[in-house]
Amino acid sequence: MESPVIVAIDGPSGTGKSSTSKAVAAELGLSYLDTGAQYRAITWWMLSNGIDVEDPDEIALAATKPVIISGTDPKAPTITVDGADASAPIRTPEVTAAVSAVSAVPEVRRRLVDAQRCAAAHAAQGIVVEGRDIGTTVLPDATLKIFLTASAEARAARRNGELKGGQSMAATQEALVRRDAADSGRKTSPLIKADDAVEVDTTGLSLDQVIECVVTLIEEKRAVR
Ligand SMILES: Nc1ncnc2c1ncn2[C@@H]1O[C@H](COP(=O)(O)OP(=O)(O)OP(=O)(O)O)[C@@H](O)[C@H]1O
Ligand SMILES: Nc1ccn([C@@H]2O[C@H](COP(=O)(O)O)[C@@H](O)[C@H]2O)c(=O)n1
Repeated sequence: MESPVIVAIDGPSGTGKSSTSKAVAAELGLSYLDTGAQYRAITWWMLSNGIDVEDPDEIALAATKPVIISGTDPKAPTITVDGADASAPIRTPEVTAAVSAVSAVPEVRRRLVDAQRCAAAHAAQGIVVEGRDIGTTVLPDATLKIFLTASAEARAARRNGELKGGQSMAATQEALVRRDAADSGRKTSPLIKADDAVEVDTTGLSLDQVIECVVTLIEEKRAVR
C-alpha cells in the first residue's frame, strides 16, 4: 500500500499558507494542520491567565498547562483550549502582537512539535501541515516541502482586504515585517526555507494558481513513489 503523503508548507506571514493548505488538503482528501493556530492558542491562554508574555521563564513554567486540541478536517478546522472553542479569540490583535515572543520559548515549541508530529503520524491518508518550521524541524522527512513567499506590499494588501480598512496599509505592512523578523531571528527553529523545499513566489499569482501549482507538485511526487 502507498504510504501517506506528508506535505510541509512554510513561509512568512500572509503568503497564503492557510488558504492554500486547506484547499489543497480538501481537494486531495488529506488532513490539514494549522500550527500557527496552536501557537496562537497557547498565547491566548497565557494572556488570559495573567502570564507575563515578556518573561520567557514564566512562559516556560506554564507551557504544558493548557490542553490544546486541533481538528484536522480541512473543510472545518477547529481548535480548542481546555475544551473551549478558541477559533475566534486566537485571531485578536493582542494575540497577534504577543505570539512571536511566546513561540520563541523552547518549552512551548517542544510540546507543540510533539503534538504536530503525532497528528502527522495518525493521518491515515496523509496531511498538509503549515507553519514556519515544518520542513526544517517538525517533519524533516516530509514527502514534499513548499516555501511560500510574496512581497511585503502584496501581503499587506491581502491582510488589509481581510481587516476591511481597520488600519493603514503602511501599519499593516510594518506589523507583518516586524513579526517575520522576530520569527526569523529567534534561536529555536527560526522561520527559514528548508534546503530541499520548493520556493513558490505568490506575489503575482491568484490563490487558485497557487493551489494548482501545489497540487501539481504533490501529484508529481506521488507519481515517482
Ligand atoms: N495568491 C493569493 N492572491 C491573493 N490573495 C491571497 C493569495 N493567497 C492568499 N490570499 C489572501 O491573503 C490573506 C492571507 O492568506 P493566508 O491567511 O492564507 O496567509 P498565511 O500565510 O496563512 O498567513 P499567516 O501566516 O499570517 O496566518 C487571505 O485573505 C487570503 O485569502
Ligand atoms: N510552525 C510555526 C507556526 C507559527 N509560529 C508562530 O505563530 C505565529 C502565528 O502564526 P500564523 O501562521 O497564525 O500567523 C507566527 O508569527 C509564529 O510566531 C511558529 O513559531 N511556528
